[in-house]
Amino acid sequence: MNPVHRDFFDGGAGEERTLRDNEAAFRRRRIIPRVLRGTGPRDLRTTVLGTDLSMPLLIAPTAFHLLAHPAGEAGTAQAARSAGVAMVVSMAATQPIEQIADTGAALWFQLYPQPDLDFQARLLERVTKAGVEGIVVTVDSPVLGTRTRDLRNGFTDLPPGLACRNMDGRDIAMDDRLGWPHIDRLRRATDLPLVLKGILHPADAALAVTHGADAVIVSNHGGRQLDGAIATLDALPAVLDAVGGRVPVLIDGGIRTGTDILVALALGATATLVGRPVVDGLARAGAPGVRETLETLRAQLDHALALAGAQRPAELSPDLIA
Ligand SMILES: Cc1cc2nc3c(=O)[nH]c(=O)nc-3n(C[C@H](O)[C@H](O)[C@H](O)COP(=O)(O)O)c2cc1C
Ligand SMILES: O=C(O)C(=O)c1ccccc1
Repeated sequence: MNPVHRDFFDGGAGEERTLRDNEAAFRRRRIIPRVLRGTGPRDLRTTVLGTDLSMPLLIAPTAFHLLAHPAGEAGTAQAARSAGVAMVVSMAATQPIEQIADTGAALWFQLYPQPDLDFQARLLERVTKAGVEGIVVTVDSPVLGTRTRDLRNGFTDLPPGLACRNMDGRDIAMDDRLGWPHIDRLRRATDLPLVLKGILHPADAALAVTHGADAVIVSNHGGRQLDGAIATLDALPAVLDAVGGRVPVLIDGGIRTGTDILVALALGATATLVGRPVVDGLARAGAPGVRETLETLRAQLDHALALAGAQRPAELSPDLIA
């Protein structure tokens, strides 16, 4: 890959403290396994908001897949489909949602809340018609993070021929005036499950539930927004407390192995999302590369469940984690 584009995918905000801390938080945890549980073959299947998953993992929304590989978002979706997981399609996708949906993958669509409500309504209608099963609203981006590597590299624009194909020629707006009334309008505007992505503070998790969110994603945008923000795994317990089981709590950031997934689930997450490892698989080998990433994570999770004495994700509990 062009090293400038590699930096775009790999990089984070500021000094990349949060980027590093997401992974470090998982590496700090240890598993206290149970023995003699007679699990037999494991069953990894999970259902989240009506979407059936072959394992508790979704593909996190990431921008610009055509920069990584000519297969683009449709290649990622093809791998999601064959692995039986869902893909959250970024609003900054470089292929039309209809082309991505043609793969037959289970899709959710990620939306940066747009101040142009007419455009937002048309986009919602378009992605709903294409068959997406959920709307993921990213709430951690009132302004774009300071991407140190992109600034150093002068990466500001997509190369000629590439564009955000679901934006009708518009730029994605980030709007620092948006607040909960915008979420209330979105809630009224769609019958699809509404998920808020980018929740870290327990008070915001509670507000998300009272404003009608069907799930929240504990996320710091992979360390690309507020550098110095808490690692997602460290934020998870307080968010779970605040939500009190009313809606599923998902998590992303720094998940790199099947044991990372096990740790997140044991601490109470319903499912996990994975960003950079999927982009890396796409860049390496297109759809088969993404498939390899997903199947490696599946095999690792299955193995870790066996060794920790759990037949299924729902059997995991916080007492297994130190
Ligand atoms: C290259 C890149 C692009 C991203 N683009 C988006 C995006 O368009 N919308 C969004 O909500 N999150 C975006 N994210 C954040 C991811 O959805 C996710 O929160 C994060 O990557 C998870 O961390 P991980 O990469 O450590 O797995 C992006 C992340 C990366 C690395
Ligand atoms: O969300 C991001 O991290 C990101 O890189 C991005 C890319 C294009 C438009 C908006 C955000």
